[in-house]
Amino acid sequence: MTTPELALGSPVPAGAPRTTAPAVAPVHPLSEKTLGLHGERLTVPTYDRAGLTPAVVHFSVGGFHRAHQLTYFDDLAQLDISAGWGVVGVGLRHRSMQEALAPQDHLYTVVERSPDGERARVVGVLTDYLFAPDAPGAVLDRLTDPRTRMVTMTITGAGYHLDPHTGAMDLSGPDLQRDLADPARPCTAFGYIVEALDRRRRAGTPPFTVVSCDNMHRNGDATRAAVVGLARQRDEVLARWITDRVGFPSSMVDRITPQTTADERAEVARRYGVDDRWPVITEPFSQWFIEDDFCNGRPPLDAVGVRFVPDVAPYELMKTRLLNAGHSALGYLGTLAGHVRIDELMGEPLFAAYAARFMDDEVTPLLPQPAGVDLTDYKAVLLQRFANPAIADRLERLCRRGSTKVAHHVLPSLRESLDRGSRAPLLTLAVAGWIRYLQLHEPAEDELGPRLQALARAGGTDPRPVLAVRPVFGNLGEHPAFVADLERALRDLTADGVRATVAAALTRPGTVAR
Ligand SMILES: NC(=O)c1ccc[n+]([C@@H]2O[C@H](COP(=O)([O-])OP(=O)(O)OC[C@H]3O[C@@H](n4cnc5c(N)ncnc54)[C@H](O)[C@@H]3O)[C@@H](O)[C@H]2O)c1
Ligand SMILES: O=P(O)(O)OC[C@@H](O)[C@@H](O)[C@H](O)[C@H](O)CO
Repeated sequence: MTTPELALGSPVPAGAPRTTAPAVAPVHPLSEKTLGLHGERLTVPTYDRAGLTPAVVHFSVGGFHRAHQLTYFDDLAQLDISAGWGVVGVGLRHRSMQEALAPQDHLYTVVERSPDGERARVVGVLTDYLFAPDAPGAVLDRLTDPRTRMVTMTITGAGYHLDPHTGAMDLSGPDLQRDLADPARPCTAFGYIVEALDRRRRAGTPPFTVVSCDNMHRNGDATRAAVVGLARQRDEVLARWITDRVGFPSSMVDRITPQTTADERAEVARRYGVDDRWPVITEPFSQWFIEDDFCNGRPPLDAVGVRFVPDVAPYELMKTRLLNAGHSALGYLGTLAGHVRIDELMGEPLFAAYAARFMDDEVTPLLPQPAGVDLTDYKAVLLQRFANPAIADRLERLCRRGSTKVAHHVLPSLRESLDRGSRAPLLTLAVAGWIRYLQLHEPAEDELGPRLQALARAGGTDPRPVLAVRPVFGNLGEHPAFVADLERALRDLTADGVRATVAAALTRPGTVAR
């Protein structure tokens, strides 16, 4: 079977690691029954899967959730210090993950790849998967079960419908309106959470903790704003109960996880003898920082490397402003340069220098110091992670949902620089790169994309029409020095091409006040 996402995947590009080992024969399908057969080549769960308590419900099981949160819960189950934290996945939009995982008893393979080699494991902590549109009642039953103590989500930054400038949620969209009109058949994660919390409140069941694992500034506060905002439309008493009783810890999550391609799936079968319908390829690096604000018990994730901290903001700012903003900048400029993968791009000294200077000169001076982290080391490792050829991360993944990611990760640094009276030529160039990209390429998974593209094309080398889109840019268009710098960068990109423009921007002195 081929999932739609796998079918869309492109062939493994040149430079990605190839199987050197001879083909493994025979190749066995992955399932509870065949686990014993896979133990020789892969690490497999040795704990009693049937004994896991379904204590966590996760909304939107994509590649990242499977590479990140589920591997931590799997490590926990493996440690045998707590069998209390099994995970049930819920899909909201596509049936494909259910179709892939159900026939293999919700087992799947994670392959960690670095330039030095790779290792693979089968993850067993996902005990069930529900596709919500088929079974809204079953999802609500699971959420209202007193054993459910924690809800996590990776619904993408765009799934929160937040104005990046005011933090307010836009409740006017059709899905949230349907959640309000028919609360027993919700469409969104927030609709499910609000309805389940209401049922728990009425039944006298304690609430669960809600942990966002999306890349957003203060994602716990954003989630609280969304849940309480939606609840308030229904019932002020419910909204108050949620405010008083529910924990919404913010988290910082990090593990670069590309989308699996069909060729990678075949390679996993060849190399490990496991026929997995949807394996995950990721990097060895992984981090998870969570604020210590749990309202219904805290999983002992600190035993497997998770850091519980009083305030996640310094870690999250470090990660989103360096890594995610860097990804966006490199995604657009690298695509304009004709590259397909970020490791290829980082192999060009010009772009490696751009990435380093972007971080050192313009972003780092704005960051708070996260306790226990050496920012110099962090950035050095980050540049190596970007350059990892073994995960073959494609620039098109970094370019999607631009209006959410540029607004959340790039523009805040730019605005802070301008507020300090500084110019930021490399951040400005990232924005110019996005506008030029919109003129030449189709925006993906971006509600505002078509409108921005039309304005970018109409404006040509004048960025003012695009800057007028206030939900993305706020009042940046009213900053004359920034507009002039952006116009020059856009003109240079158009006339001279991306390499000459990057080279010229690198000669301008860093001007951020420290
Ligand atoms: N991939 C990574 O490297 C990575 C790392 C850190 C954090 N994240 C976070 O995880 C999110 C998901 O990444 P992924 O790599 O798993 O992507 P993915 O494409 O593999 O999966 C995304 C999942 O979210 C669902 N989804 C998309 N839009 C939605 C919406 N508006 N509401 C509800 N569900 C929605 C999709 O149906 C899919 O199940 C990212 O947007 C990011 O916030 C990803
Ligand atoms: O997943 P997105 O679309 O929000 O962003 C793309 C990448 O920047 C992101 O997935 C990173 O790989 C990730 O945040 C690394 O931890």
